[in-house]
Amino acid sequence: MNRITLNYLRKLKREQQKFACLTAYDASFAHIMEHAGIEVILVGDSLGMVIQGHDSTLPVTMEDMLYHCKLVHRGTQRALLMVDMPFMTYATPETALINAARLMREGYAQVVKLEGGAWLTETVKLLTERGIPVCGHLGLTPQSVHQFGGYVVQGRRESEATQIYNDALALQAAGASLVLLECVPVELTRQITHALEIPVIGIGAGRMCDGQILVLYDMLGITVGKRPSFSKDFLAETGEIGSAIKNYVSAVKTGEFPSDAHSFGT
Ligand SMILES: Nc1nc(=O)c2c([nH]1)NC[C@@H]1CN(c3ccc(C(=O)N[C@@H](CCC(=O)O)C(=O)O)cc3)CN21
Ligand SMILES: CC(C)C(=O)C(=O)O
Ligand SMILES: [Mg+2]
Repeated sequence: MNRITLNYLRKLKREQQKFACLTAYDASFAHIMEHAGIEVILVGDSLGMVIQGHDSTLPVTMEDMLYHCKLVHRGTQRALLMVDMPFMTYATPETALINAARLMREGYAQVVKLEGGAWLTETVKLLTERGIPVCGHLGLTPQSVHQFGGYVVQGRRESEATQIYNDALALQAAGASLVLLECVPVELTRQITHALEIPVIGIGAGRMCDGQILVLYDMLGITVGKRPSFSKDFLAETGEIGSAIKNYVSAVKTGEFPSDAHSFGT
């Protein structure tokens, strides 16, 4: 096993070096991005939208995730593989354990990502104790889109920000290996990244986190409909996919991306 490890990401955080992540759903793109220097590949349930054409991530199944995990695993050797647990497959700690184990054993994932805060602590503790590393996803958690009433920034109100901050601490205390923040104000990201020992990955969360992630199709400018404002088309400048991903990696490492234009203030 010569893949990137969670220990390596923690070392990067301690040394204040940024790391770059992208979503992938198939072997070819996964192979290209690994060679362009991407450290973490997420098989995201965003595949329900960008691959399957649904208008949310809710219809995605365990079988879908297992299939795409296998493809991405086959296309890579070095990147750390993270996978989203689909909607309702971690509703209770016991179902989470069974489904997470399948994603590890059949899908070859190294880390599973779950959307939720303090309510997930029992599940995070159970999975971690059984040897399954967990990333907790906070802020705009797309599986709750119907509760939010749309894909809108979270944590702008003081009470919401405090909740997200406390959730992040609770996830770390429960044993989470990573936290991912989506669509939250930059100041909240700064506070959480500073407070946590584990690496924090952001999307639409500003430049103050330890790693950045984007949906591959957004950074290649092939989003159907409106591209999220925090995303950037890196293909436009070069016209070559490998170079576009290399430019993204280097923009993340230098701190050039995301700029204020690709972040949310309070
Ligand atoms: N193509 C794609 N990109 C993504 O980043 C993505 C997916 N699909 N599918 C799953 C979720 C849904 N996500 C989304 C989708 C849209 C916005 C969006 O348009 N947000 C507004 C913010 C509006 C506000 O100010 O509150 C934006 O302007 O970016 C955000 C996250 C993130 N994930
Ligand atoms: C946007 C990222 C963080 C994600 O969860 C996905 O691609 O499903
Ligand atoms: Mg997801």
